Amino acid sequence: MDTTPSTPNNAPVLDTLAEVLQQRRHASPDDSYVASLHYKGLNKILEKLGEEATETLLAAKDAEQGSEAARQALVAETADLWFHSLVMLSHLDLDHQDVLDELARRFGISGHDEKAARTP
Ligand SMILES: N=c1c2ncn([C@@H]3O[C@H](COP(=O)(O)OP(=O)(O)OP(=O)(O)O)[C@@H](O)[C@H]3O)c2ncn1[C@@H]1O[C@H](COP(=O)(O)O)[C@@H](O)[C@H]1O
Repeated sequence: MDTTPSTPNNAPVLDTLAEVLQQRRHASPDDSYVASLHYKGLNKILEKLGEEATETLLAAKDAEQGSEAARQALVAETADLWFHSLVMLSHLDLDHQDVLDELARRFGISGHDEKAARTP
């Protein structure tokens, strides 16, 4: 049985989330966590992003021990990290597609070769 949550017209999750973030940006901060982050501003968003990054690192170390609960906790913390990254991008009028386009541009280029080719 497929337990993957569905999205409207089966759109990719990130596409749907980007639309939600855009809609919720202008909601009431009292009703919307997304709007509350935008209202508090970039420094607050970056503070949360840093928190989530740290929580993800800690969860990854726990997951190294291999328990299913720790692995699920890592997935949840990574979702928090991705979510807050997308809110940060949205606050600066960028979105996930900008990042996906950059990752696509890197196909076929070794990370070692890309770094070696950088001009100082
Ligand atoms: N994907 C998310 C999402 N992921 C995480 N969060 C919130 O991010 C906050 C994280 O704060 P905390 O660090 O205190 O929570 P935590 O890290 O789990 O707890 P600690 O480990 O720090 O104690 C929590 O309130 C989470 O609910 C999210 N809030 C919203 N979304 C999406 O955005 C949509 C709009 O949300 P609203 O703007 O609130 O309507 C939602 O329907 C979701 O689709």
